[in-house]
Amino acid sequence: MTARRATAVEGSAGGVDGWRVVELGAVASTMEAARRLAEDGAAGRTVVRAAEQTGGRGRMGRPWSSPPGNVYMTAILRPDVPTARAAELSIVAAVALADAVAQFGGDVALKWPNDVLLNGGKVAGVLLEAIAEGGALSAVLIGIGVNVASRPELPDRRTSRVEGAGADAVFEALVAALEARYRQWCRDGLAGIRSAWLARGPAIGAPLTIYQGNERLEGRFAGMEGDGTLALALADGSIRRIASGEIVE
Ligand SMILES: O=C(O)CCCC[C@@H]1SC[C@@H]2NC(=O)N[C@@H]21
Repeated sequence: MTARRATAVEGSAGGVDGWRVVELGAVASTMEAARRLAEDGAAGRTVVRAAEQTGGRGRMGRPWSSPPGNVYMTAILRPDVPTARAAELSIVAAVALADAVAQFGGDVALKWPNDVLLNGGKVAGVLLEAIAEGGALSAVLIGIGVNVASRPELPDRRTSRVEGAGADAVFEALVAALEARYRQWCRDGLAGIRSAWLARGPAIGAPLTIYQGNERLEGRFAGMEGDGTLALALADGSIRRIASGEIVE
């Protein structure tokens, strides 16, 4: 894909039925590009892909390094569910991402809620945003970045990249996996996807340190609730349920 500033090329995603792909060159962030499309009425299963981002965003307000050669995409989905269930799509996206990355080899694991680790280093991340209208869920934006051609050197965490494949192949595998897991979720809810997450997640009892805002919590992994929240067993024997937070490596 060549970089084309502000020019959209439309097509289908590697033969995945029902998906519309909007390919962009250099953009600030596919999140904003997708939000504009969603607010203009783009259908669910529209995916915005960029060759590079000049203002890529990660979770917790972090920047997401976005040079050419990696995957940067935001999928627009329009599930017919209450707004409170939108966060489940974070787990759906993580499992789909793990399915896709695993096709290219290596040891794939998940770190709650939606970091994908390849051979112990973070290879991909998910940023989820919801758009509500009149109190009802209108769209969910699932932003995904995957390191393919390069990976950032970070002071506080190990990183990795998918090797032996180009960004196009990874993108196509990702859209196909997202379609499969999204269908499963629409049909069955989170149950089967939660099991798939747990199969790649930490062992029950593994020590975890989590920041919830400025609060540092230490405990042991006690599983995932039916809605995707993390269960952390604290030293006093109580279980703390965590809907959002950041696990420290
Ligand atoms: O911090 C994380 O782990 C989430 C990273 C999400 C990065 C992707 S790249 C495509 C989309 N556009 C962005 O600006 N962010 C997401």
